[in-house]
Amino acid sequence: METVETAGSAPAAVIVAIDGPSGTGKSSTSKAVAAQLGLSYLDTGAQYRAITWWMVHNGIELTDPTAIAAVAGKPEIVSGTDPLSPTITVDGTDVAGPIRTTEVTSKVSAVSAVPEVRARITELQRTIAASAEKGIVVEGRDIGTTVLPDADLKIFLTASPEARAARRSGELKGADVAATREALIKRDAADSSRKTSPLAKAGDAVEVDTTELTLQQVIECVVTLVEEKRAAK
Ligand SMILES: Nc1ncnc2c1ncn2[C@@H]1O[C@H](COP(=O)(O)OP(=O)(O)O)[C@@H](O)[C@H]1O
Ligand SMILES: Nc1ccn([C@@H]2O[C@H](COP(=O)(O)OP(=O)(O)O)[C@@H](O)[C@H]2O)c(=O)n1
Repeated sequence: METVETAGSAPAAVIVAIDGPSGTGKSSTSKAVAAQLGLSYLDTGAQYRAITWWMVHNGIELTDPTAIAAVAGKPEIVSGTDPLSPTITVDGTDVAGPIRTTEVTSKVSAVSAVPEVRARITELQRTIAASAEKGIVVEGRDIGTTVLPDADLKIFLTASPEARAARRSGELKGADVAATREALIKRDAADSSRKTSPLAKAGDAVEVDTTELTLQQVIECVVTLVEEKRAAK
């Protein structure tokens, strides 16, 4: 009887969900893991930031969820999923820089709490994940719980508020650590307490506390977990 040749065949697509609060290392870990394993990469926070940027740019009243909901379907958001050079555009404009301002950061939780915004962005995320041939690492707040509940691997990253604030203020050169810590805690509270798909650990997610780990250690840990899942597929 002939044996089926499997050696050298393409591995099945693998879907990895990485969630957690701000500054736990989601973006850096996800990009590195995806690059190392030849997978696509999606930063869902960038999508919520992009729709928030569009609302600010168009003078939408962000204290009014009805006003936000009414225009949630208008901007066209496109994410490039190469982990070595991820991109994000709104109606064709590159917004990679403008979405990182303190103004957008302070307003994104109000916009991302609106159910019409979440429905629109969630649909987009599922379409992108489904079209990733080799698989994808998707990072955010509700990927394991809501967006991709059937993901092959779910990781929930945590770290102490002190470590997260130190990391973030290191990025925003000259930013005050105490003020950064307060802003992070405020955003986490808003993201965790909203009614529609709040920031939460999925029951079947592997929790990794990164407080005492180097970024390289976290990457190695996640790569090992993905390889185990791939081998079992
Ligand atoms: N384990 C770690 N140890 C030290 N610094 C880290 C670690 N993980 C990430 N960082 C750094 O912390 C900052 C925030 O990381 P990032 O990946 O953007 O977090 P998140 O996407 O969860 O907000 C980046 O400057 C990153 O290089
Ligand atoms: N899956 C996601 C990802 C982000 N978000 C929202 O988008 C904001 C920005 O996410 P981000 O990942 O860019 O934030 P940082 O951790 O990089 O600071 C979060 O504070 C949430 O309000 C969300 O609601 N759901």
